Amino acid sequence: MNILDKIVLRKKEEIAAAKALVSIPDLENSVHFNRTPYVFKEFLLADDRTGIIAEFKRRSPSKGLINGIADVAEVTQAYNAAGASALSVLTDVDFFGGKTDDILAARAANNIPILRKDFMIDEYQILEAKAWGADIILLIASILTPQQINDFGKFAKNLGLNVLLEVHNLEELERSISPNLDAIGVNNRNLGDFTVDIQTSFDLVNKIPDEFLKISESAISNPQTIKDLKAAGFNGFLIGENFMKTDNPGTAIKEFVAQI
Ligand SMILES: O=P(O)(O)OC[C@@H](O)[C@@H](O)c1c[nH]c2ccccc12
Repeated sequence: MNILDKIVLRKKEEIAAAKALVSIPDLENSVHFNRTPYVFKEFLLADDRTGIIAEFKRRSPSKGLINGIADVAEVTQAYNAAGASALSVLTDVDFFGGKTDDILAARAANNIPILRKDFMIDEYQILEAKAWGADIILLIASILTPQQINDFGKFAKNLGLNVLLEVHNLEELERSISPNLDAIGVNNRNLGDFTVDIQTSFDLVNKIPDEFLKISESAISNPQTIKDLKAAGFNGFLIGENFMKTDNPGTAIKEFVAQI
């Protein structure tokens, strides 16, 4: 079994446990549930923002522990101040060290869009995202059928959420396109074996229909890469480890942004 299969298997247990603890009406009655989410596109294309989607990630299956001490409110606020267009917050517990409260803490500290970064396989998780104050959900093509992508996309759009579809190759892209998406992200990391190659983004960018925002995800550590990706047609750049692995992710993003 590859790591992605393990994550999805464990995710099913995590969701069952969450459902037993918090009912759907409870989610619907939470403070953030009726707030109108920020529009991802407005922040991604804003002149005074960088297009960077800055991620808060404590650990990952590929790298192990990345940062065990960073504070989510402090770091996301610094990301925002440095000009991030959006924040990405990992909520997977077992493989990425996330906590439910991380989105709540990031929400309380920031007024820019927040992506709930997780392995979404159930509508319940989309309701959680809304209840916690997230604005964007991620749908990963490699773990979902085209029907699920269409249905989850529609469900999220009906809640006013923005939808980011993640693909890793042309076949996933072609089979997964749906009108219920706002943005398409090319993951430079293969989630099956963790190999990374930025070239994946350059190979796929022109295959993404222009009605979608185009995001390059993972393994970005060089400001020059942002310039190259922009020139190739990307609107957004998802960066986690490059900032999180430092003692001060807020300083790291500031220095990075000064060079793009
Ligand atoms: O830390 P990086 O290499 O900058 O990557 C960030 C982000 O793209 C990565 O965390 C990611 C992309 N897609 C995912 C899906 C699930 C979990 C994590 C991810």
